[in-house]
Amino acid sequence: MASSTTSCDATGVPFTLLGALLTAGPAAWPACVGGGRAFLRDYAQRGTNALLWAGLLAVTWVLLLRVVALLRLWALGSRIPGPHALVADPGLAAVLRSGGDITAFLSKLHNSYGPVVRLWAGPSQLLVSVKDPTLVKEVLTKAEDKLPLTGKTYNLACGRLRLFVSSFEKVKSTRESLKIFLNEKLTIGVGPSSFIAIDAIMDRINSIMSKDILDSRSLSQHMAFNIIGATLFGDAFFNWPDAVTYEELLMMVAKDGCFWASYAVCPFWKPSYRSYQSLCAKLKILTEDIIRNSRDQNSSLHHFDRRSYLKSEGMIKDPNRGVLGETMAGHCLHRTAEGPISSEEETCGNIVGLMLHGISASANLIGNILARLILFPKLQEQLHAEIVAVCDESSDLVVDDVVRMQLLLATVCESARLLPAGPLLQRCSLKHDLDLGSGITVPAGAILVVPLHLMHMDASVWGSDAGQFNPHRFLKKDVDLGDILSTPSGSNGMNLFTDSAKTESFLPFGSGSRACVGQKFAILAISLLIANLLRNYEVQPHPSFSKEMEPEVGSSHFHHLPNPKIIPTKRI
Ligand code: HEM
Repeated sequence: MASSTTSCDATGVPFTLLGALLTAGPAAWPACVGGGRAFLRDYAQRGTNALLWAGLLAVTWVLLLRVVALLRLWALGSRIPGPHALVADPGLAAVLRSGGDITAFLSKLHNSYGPVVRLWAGPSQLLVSVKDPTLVKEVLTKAEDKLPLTGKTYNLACGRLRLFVSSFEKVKSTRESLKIFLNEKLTIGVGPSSFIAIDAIMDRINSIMSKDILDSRSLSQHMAFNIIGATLFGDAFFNWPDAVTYEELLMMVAKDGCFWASYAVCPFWKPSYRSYQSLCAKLKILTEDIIRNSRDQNSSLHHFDRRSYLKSEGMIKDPNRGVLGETMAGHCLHRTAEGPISSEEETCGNIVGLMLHGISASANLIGNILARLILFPKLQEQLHAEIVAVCDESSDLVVDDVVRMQLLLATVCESARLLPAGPLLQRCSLKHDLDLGSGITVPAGAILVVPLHLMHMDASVWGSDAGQFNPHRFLKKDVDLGDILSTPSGSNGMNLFTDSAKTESFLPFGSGSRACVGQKFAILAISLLIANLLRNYEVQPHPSFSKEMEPEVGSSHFHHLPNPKIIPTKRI
């Protein structure tokens, strides 16, 4: 402990602040030349030195930790089979740069190195591709985080949000709220299930079906936009004058950001980055506007913000409770500021994220289904017959009807199997190493990918016709399509098959802890919409249509079918 004698230097100024305080100040230091001023100068000097040393030690410590982590990454990574690469794999870099076919690239590597392959995406970026169904299940269950880059890209377009971000801890409660919200939208589990907005959506679609020729991509995008918009914003969405501009903006942002497929955003110094940012800013303004409109009409968003959160936390038990109850409960909770109720900014970010992801993924699936319908006119007729058989002529279609339309559900599932929304599922374990059952340890921070196309086309699982479109494979005895509806809201995957290899290899919506929250909703709402469409229209190909329609790989590693022109004919 410093005392007034031991804590003085040659000039008699106490060395430490404690020393100074323990004495009665300058008056008590007869030997101290200059008194308080000299003390303060000396004290500041010593304090600065101490701070600099502490800073240096902290930086060295952080750098040391990084070096140790890097050495660990290299040591553990090099034990996983894969091609030799000094700094980064040139093959992978070329595919990423050119937006080439990453599935074909990974397929070659899996053929050479087995079901788990390691690649160096950069000196500190290890990419591990896993293809074996059992290992994939393990990866998707154990690796709960998404890549930090994914979160950053969503942040850029959406601002602050609590969905799609890297850390599982941060998204957990919002995922649960969203599941409940989406189930309520289809009123699943409450009397006869129905998608309340379907009539209004059909009115909008009818208006574009009256054209002579339609572009299949814009039709599917429009259908997806209306499903997700009606779901999130309720009635306000249909009276909103800016809906057309909003749809255009969303599609531009989704395209520029290369969402879902490559998560690549161009560097900030490029003009295209600035135009991307200005599009995002306009998108935000419009989103805030529709959120305000929706709240004013006391519709959907209010429920997503408050009621679903409360239910997910077990605070509202009765799904039929009135609006007043919800509002009061929400109000009380808001006042006590408990729980992660979204801020305005976060709500807006979540909504933009959901619109971007929900529309791109749903439009992709609807587009694939439409393309199959015009490729296989016989299937279209069978589907129409099924729709007519299930519901009587006068009544509206409800979700319960769709569940009885097994061929329709099988067509939706088979379309999703052949062309999933993106080429890869991406995961990461930020904090812990992953020990896979096969004795392989994937170090924390490595990028884990599951090549969806390879899994969905694996002949050893799906048979020799794995590459063919055959909805009947979903109508066999070992498949229970009813599981789509019965999947409990907390569940993270669908168990359609009794054969576990097929269950683990059918991943259009992912699986495990970060599986798509909208999977049940998307399948049922899209099926309902297609059923309504086929009930009223026959869709035929334009004469320019070629039957040799092979999937193409887009600029962002997307596999999609070419965009056929459609001629809709109203059924009598
Ligand atoms: C056909 C339509 C859709 C497809 C094919 C699809 C596919 C996917 C896939 C593959 C994932 C990643 C899963 C994983 O990593 O395991 C995902 C995540 C997600 N999806 Fe979808 N999705 C669709 C529609 C929707 C809709 C309509 C919503 C909600 C309105 C939605 C909400 C989400 C959310 C919130 C996540 C992120 C979950 C998380 O990060 O924890 N999706 N989706």
